[in-house]
Amino acid sequence: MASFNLKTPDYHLRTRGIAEMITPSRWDGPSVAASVHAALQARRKEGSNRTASPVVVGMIPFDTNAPALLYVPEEVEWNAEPAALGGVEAAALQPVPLAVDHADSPAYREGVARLLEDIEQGALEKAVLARRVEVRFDKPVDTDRVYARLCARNPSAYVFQADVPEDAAFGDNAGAILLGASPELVVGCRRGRVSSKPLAGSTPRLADQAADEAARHSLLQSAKDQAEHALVVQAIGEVFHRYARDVVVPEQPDLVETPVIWHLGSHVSGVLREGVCPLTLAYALHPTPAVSGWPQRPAQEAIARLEDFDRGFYAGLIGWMDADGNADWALTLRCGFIKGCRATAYAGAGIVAGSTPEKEHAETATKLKTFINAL
Ligand SMILES: C=C(O[C@@H]1C=C(C(=O)O)C=C[C@H]1O)C(=O)O
Repeated sequence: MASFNLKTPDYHLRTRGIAEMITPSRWDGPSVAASVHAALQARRKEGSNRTASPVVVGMIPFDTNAPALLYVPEEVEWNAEPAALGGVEAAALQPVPLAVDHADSPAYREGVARLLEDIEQGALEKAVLARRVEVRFDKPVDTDRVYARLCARNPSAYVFQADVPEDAAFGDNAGAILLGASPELVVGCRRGRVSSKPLAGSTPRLADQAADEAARHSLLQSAKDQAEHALVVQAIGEVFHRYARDVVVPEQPDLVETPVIWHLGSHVSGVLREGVCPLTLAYALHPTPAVSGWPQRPAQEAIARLEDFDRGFYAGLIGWMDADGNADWALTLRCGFIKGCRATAYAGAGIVAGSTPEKEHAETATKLKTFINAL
């Protein structure tokens, strides 16, 4: 039975089973929003004696033209105060890693160098280049335990565990379980109030407290990171203005911390215009330049040219929407797919003028830790 779990600082959503798949005639924002809306309204009519609003959960891939996995689940459980998940640190019978492939990636450094040439020549301003690392174990990975560890270690994140059905439409992700702890919300909506918290511009955290403080300070002062961040916020602000009113775009970013990395983050907010569905806004924003680049088209072409894999649901969206138009859609970052004895982790970094292959490789290694250390 397909399961979907999402734990945030405010709630824990767990669903089981698939009552109805969302199958729009086209994979674009308006068609998806219309199909989701129709399914939710039909469920609402059917279940008028229930108090909770019907919900659609799922994942939208990096490439929005590819099929999303969206469905009305059979069973839904909301917990306002997420209970602690047991058995996190028990060591017995843990699978043992046999091999780690591509932990160091000369091809990634090479890709960054090529992108820097394109940027220098003015072909684009930014592209987010990702890489993947594979870990093979001697026995199947206990994914519930990985989820419990991700939850315990990332209390401020959007932590997820979701089954991808065995269906050719989902490519390499078919039959896998997606797990991760994302720091980044693309669309949150409560009673029409929408917000987004894009992150861009990052530096690894350091074990020594004074050094970590210095790293945090220099991220705030870094012209390169501020420019990379500003470009993302500007693009998101423009989309917000099209779909929302009373839009607030901060002039300066805040610092966002995860256990392994510092990010620059900005809280963009507004009120959805009459009749606009949060999923329409999500499709209009996604993929933001935080995971693709800028301008959008040359950035996506560079990603397709330089990455030797299909992102699938990595750098996509994961979340839910209910019949009242409330929703949360977070980026599927700091994540990986588990299939039996094999785990594949993904991480990317924004390449802009001033980036270096060595530093960006190190940044992806830091980001990979969130998932890999939970295995
Ligand atoms: C692409 C990833 O992260 C994105 C890239 C960031 C950056 O380059 O500074 C920061 C946060 C994310 O928007 C990832 O974690 O895989």
